[in-house]
Amino acid sequence: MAIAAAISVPLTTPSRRSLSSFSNTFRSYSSCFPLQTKTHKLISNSIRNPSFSIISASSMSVEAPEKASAASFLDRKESGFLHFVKYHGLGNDFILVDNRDSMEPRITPEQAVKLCDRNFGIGADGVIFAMPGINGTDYTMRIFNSDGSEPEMCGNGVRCFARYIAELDNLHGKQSFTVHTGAGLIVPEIQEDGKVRVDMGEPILKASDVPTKLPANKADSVVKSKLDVDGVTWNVTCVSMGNPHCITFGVEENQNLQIDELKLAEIGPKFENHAMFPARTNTEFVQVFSPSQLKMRVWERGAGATLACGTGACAVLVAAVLEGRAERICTVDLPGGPLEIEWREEDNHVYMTGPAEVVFYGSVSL
Ligand SMILES: N[C@@H](CCC[C@H](N)C(=O)O)C(=O)O
Repeated sequence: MAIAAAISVPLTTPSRRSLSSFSNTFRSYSSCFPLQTKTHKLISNSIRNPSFSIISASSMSVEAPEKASAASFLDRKESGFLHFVKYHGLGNDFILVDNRDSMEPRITPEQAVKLCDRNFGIGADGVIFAMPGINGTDYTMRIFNSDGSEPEMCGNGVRCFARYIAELDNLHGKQSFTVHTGAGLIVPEIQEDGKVRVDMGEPILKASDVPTKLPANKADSVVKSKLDVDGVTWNVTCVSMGNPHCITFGVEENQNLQIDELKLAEIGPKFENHAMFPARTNTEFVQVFSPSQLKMRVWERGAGATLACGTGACAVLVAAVLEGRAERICTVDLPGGPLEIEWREEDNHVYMTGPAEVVFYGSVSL
């Protein structure tokens, strides 16, 4: 696989012809540059690579960043273009947009859907906007899912957000920010090793606040309750990390789910749109390997099957503790890799630690 350092793509439906020239163009461009996870390296390689040339098709073009650097790219402000950086957290990928001069997202939900499309757009699980802080916070983070809906929070996204802010503001080493989100105050901290540790706040367990219509069975919360999905009875626990999650360790008669065998694309939408979840739901299917080692697959509200979900991993640990299956500090393995999660008894906050990486820098004409 190879990636481009700067891509320009118009945000209109491309013709068959321009699409094929784009894919040819992209292939020839791609062959110049092997995948590197650090885009700084990629840009400097492309600057040094003498075989690199400007290639353009009728309605789409891939352009050479001959004089580009990460910093100069981030400074670009031409009107009519959206400059972005694509990041991922364990394969959960996002288009990050510098929106620090306005509280109005630079693009509409409909445009986000087009940009997130993996065939006709850039390809991503969501678009994240870095906005001015409110209520005394340093920044505000908003996000559109790939279906254009707006969730309250995104765990992998906030780690990418922290790394993006550090890059925009040219910050190095250990850094911490306060971020206003739809889930309230979130505090990411970039560590010396580049990973991001996030104070995700307190989990919400009250059934009506998750929200779920399932009746509360443990204080105000829904723990190991029965949920009928197409005639099959699942045991579920409902947790909100600002956004809603339904966590299951198995069906009524078998609590040892073999998650690799699940037909996620078939079962996922049935949970997402179940009548018991008035705001739809994210769903995590979990296998317990030991009290400190969990493995999950996720079907995300508004994004489908993703390689990782940070809020999901936090919700999974909370559910596992509530069901007596795990300790308060766990490694949660996701298809894209592991996250370290702690639900701390002293402050009732959940802490998540994991990576966030640049994929590439790009521009799209609006
Ligand atoms: N992938 C995210 C969650 C993104 C939001 C979710 N799809 C929702 O609608 O709640 C994460 O890492 O937390």
